[in-house]
Amino acid sequence: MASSSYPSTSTCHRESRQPPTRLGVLGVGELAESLLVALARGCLRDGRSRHDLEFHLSPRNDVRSHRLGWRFGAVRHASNVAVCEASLCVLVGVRPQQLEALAMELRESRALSKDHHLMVMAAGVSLANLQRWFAPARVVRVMTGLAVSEGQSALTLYPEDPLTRDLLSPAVRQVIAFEEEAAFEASMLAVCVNAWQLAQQQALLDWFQTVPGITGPQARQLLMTQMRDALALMEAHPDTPPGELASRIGTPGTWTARGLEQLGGKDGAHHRWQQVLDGLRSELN
Ligand SMILES: O=C(O)[C@@H]1CCC=N1
Repeated sequence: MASSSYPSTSTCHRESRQPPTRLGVLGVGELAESLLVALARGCLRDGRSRHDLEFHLSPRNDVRSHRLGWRFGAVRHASNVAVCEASLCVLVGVRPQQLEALAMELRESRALSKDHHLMVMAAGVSLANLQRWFAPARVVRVMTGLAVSEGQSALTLYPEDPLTRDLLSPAVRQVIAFEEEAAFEASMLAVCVNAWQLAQQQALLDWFQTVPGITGPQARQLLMTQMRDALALMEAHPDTPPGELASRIGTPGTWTARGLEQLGGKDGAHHRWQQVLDGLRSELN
């Protein structure tokens, strides 16, 4: 659905522009909590008071919702229906497998109106299904990374939607909207890559710690330096492919080049990562 078909006079839109902005959350998982933390911080940074933003949370995940209550005055509701009664803009963070059951629960209670605006944070569930399940509410799909709570990460969005941008952009470094759902779906694998890279750092850390004389904290510092350096080089040379930067360091005959040779190629680790991405992407679409 094109964003231009969203009437700008919807109650939800007006609400997002008049304090306090009420944001409901159904399913307060790790990622949803991180986004809320970033949003609260972003709003303060934009000069708004913490009372300009109200979070209305679904009942489960008590540790998280208590923490959000304590930190930001988030309201904890007794039911999902109560969250939808309290807020027209709702972030949906439940697991993809639970979405249909949640929609049924809300439909049976007639909790959703056409003024509700749902931002669903889930991989592998199409917009067409979401719109059908959660009708008559409007639905968009969003995703972000865990580092959003550290002032990093992008918000990815499908389809483009001014209200979602308006509401969530204070939380993130940038908003990236996709015109094609398959592209949005594939972009979520970049968020997965983030976790895989952390797991890879763990494997490297485990190895460096086996070297006599290198302490755990030293190994961690060494690896963090390398990750920062890689990022700095990519940022400083935006038009240079990262593979070329790698070859510039790993000139023939260097130890770096020998490692590049082993990790590249058909049986190397890089190809394996591409195979994993291929496999997951074909399951997502
Ligand atoms: O791993 C997942 O299922 C979700 C999608 C992108 C990040 N987390």
